[in-house]
Amino acid sequence: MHIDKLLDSVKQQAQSNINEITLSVTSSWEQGRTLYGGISASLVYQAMREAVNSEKVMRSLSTNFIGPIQANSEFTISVEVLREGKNVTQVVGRLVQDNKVAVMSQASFGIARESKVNVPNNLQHNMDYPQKPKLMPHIPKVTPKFIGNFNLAKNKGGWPFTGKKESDLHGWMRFKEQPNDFSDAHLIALIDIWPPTVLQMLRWPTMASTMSWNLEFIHPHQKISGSDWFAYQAHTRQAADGYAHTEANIWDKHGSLVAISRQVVAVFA
Ligand SMILES: CCCCCCCCCCCCCCCC(=O)SCCNC(=O)CCNC(=O)[C@H](O)C(C)(C)COP(=O)(O)OP(=O)(O)OC[C@H]1O[C@@H](n2cnc3c(N)ncnc32)[C@H](O)[C@@H]1OP(=O)(O)O
Repeated sequence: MHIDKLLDSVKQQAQSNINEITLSVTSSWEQGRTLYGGISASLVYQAMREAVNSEKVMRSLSTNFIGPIQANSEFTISVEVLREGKNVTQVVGRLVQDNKVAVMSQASFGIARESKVNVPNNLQHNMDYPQKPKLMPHIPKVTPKFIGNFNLAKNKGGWPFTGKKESDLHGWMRFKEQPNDFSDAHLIALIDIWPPTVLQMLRWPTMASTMSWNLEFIHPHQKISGSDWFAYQAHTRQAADGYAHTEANIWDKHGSLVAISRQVVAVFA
């Protein structure tokens, strides 16, 4: 099931003034007992996006993954605009399946204003754009299905369960089947695709789930094509007690920083 089909359904239902958007996602997006977090966050975001004037763009998105979402089973997404100011609109989105809240997101959408403050981003990634990418291997019964929707090419760090000592992960990512019109919803779905940084330190397959995700988008975004690669560099700040705290920077193909991401991941090992 291509992401565009899901996003289009959210848009159509929101534009028909349906308050509770109803969807179901096929198992091609499964991650163990739940759905890939990038797809559920992206769908909730899209529903929130439809409730806000398009001049305001998403500047921050905080998502809590509260409980598992079953594939091939209906869920609803509802949105509440908490406050609409001249510049900023604050929105919450909630995904519910079987009367249980599975995802809660809160987003701030802000308009671009004239400003005397201008601090450019000088952080660069120094990775060559992938010409002959070394893609993540597919290992039956180990590689979750959702990864099949993307291409991942690693530059630094290890693949999951390879017993590495390091806990940083760098590389390039893109959609395998390119979206028609690349939007911020696609970028959200893409950024979560890397396995949690600490899984490379383990020797055996184990469960891990993102618990919470704070994402900031740096605007303006340049025109993005659906086949573009994005650079990703993630760093583990700390991990103990079964939780890892990680942060990542994401650049577009022109080397512009487009997002800053921070996650808390529950690791069951
Ligand atoms: C060489 C190349 C190799 C390539 C190889 C590639 C491998 C590549 C790995 C990628 C790994 C991606 C990781 C993506 C990151 C998200 O995208 S995850 C999706 C988004 N997150 C979610 O949906 C989480 C929703 N929230 C929750 O499920 C719960 O709140 C939390 C976060 C798991 C909290 O845990 P809790 O309170 O302990 O929850 P509870 O319901 O009591 O369940 C705990 C049990 O669930 C299990 N569990 C946790 N997550 C899962 C899961 N997804 N599925 C099944 N069981 C799970 C735990 O292991 C634990 O098992 P037991 O100890 O009972 O045996």
